[in-house]
Amino acid sequence: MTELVHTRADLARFRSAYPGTVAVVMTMGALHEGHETLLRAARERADHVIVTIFVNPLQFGPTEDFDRYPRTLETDLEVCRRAGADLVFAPAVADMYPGGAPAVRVNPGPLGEDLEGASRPGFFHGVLTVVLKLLQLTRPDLAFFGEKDYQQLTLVRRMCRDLDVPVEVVGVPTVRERDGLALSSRNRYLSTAERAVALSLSRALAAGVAAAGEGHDAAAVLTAAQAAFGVGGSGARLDYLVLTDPDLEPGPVRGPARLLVAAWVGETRLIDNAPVQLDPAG
Ligand SMILES: Nc1ncnc2c1ncn2[C@@H]1O[C@H](COP(=O)(O)OP(=O)(O)OP(=O)(O)O)[C@@H](O)[C@H]1O
Ligand SMILES: CC(C)(CO)[C@@H](O)C(=O)[O-]
Ligand code: BAL
Repeated sequence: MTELVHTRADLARFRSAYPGTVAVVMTMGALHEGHETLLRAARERADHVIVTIFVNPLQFGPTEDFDRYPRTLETDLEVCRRAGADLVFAPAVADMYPGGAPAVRVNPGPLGEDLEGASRPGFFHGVLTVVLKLLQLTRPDLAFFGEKDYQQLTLVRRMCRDLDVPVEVVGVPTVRERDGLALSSRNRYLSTAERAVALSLSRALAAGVAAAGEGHDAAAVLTAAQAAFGVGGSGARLDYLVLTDPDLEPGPVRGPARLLVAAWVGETRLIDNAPVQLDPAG
């Protein structure tokens, strides 16, 4: 049985009645198979699963898609039921931020200004602030996040470590369509033609991974990924395509690495990433 609550008081009532372990899966709704995979992974590890559905105004820039972000609570509940979630917490903005936009926010540090943070100023302040609030409200043993939002996952792990938040953060590999496109709620914005163009991102990652598998060094891996993206000619507008340390630390890259890409397809901004194994001696 999946219960739906909207207020923090009702959430607290259900939460305090749960014996055993609790996992949380935080989402902005418009649930797809990527979310469902997170829910099933949580179900396997914990006695109780809480899903949060909240389109967090704090993480949207003034020209971004907060107003038009898809809100599909009824079908989201079906996904949650199918995946065996115990509780869905879908608060209103006024319940999450009763005092209005918070003056005190989590500072994500230098990594929060890079990559996604460079294109979306304030984004990670907003994300980490709501993630910390939702962790306080749900008090989970485990929190599940998708690798699709790799920088977010990295920063959530770092916040929990740096601020001694007592939760195990679990990363879940990216779920893709058969042709490689990473599932994302924002894929709904794409026209048929744009969806074809959006394959530039996963194509670039696959080319980079293949180049690394052939023993090429970091520079050649990046060149292969850029060529496959079709820089300048794919119809997608590249924001960044970078090969970094798996913890997103600055410095030389060798051994295990991460290839990350962000691009605009029409009005829609998409991100993707993949693990890459480089020669440790390279
Ligand atoms: N394809 C996917 N595979 C695995 N996890 C995913 C996938 N898509 C989203 N998630 C994870 O689900 C959680 C909630 O994400 P969110 O609700 O923002 O969905 P989204 O598809 O990433 O949306 P958007 O398109 O707005 O970025 C995050 O931890 C996110 O990384
Ligand atoms: C973690 C999150 C639910 C915070 O609003 C959001 O950034 C998301 O859906 O990835
Ligand atoms: N999927 C991460 C949340 C965001 O893009 O706003």
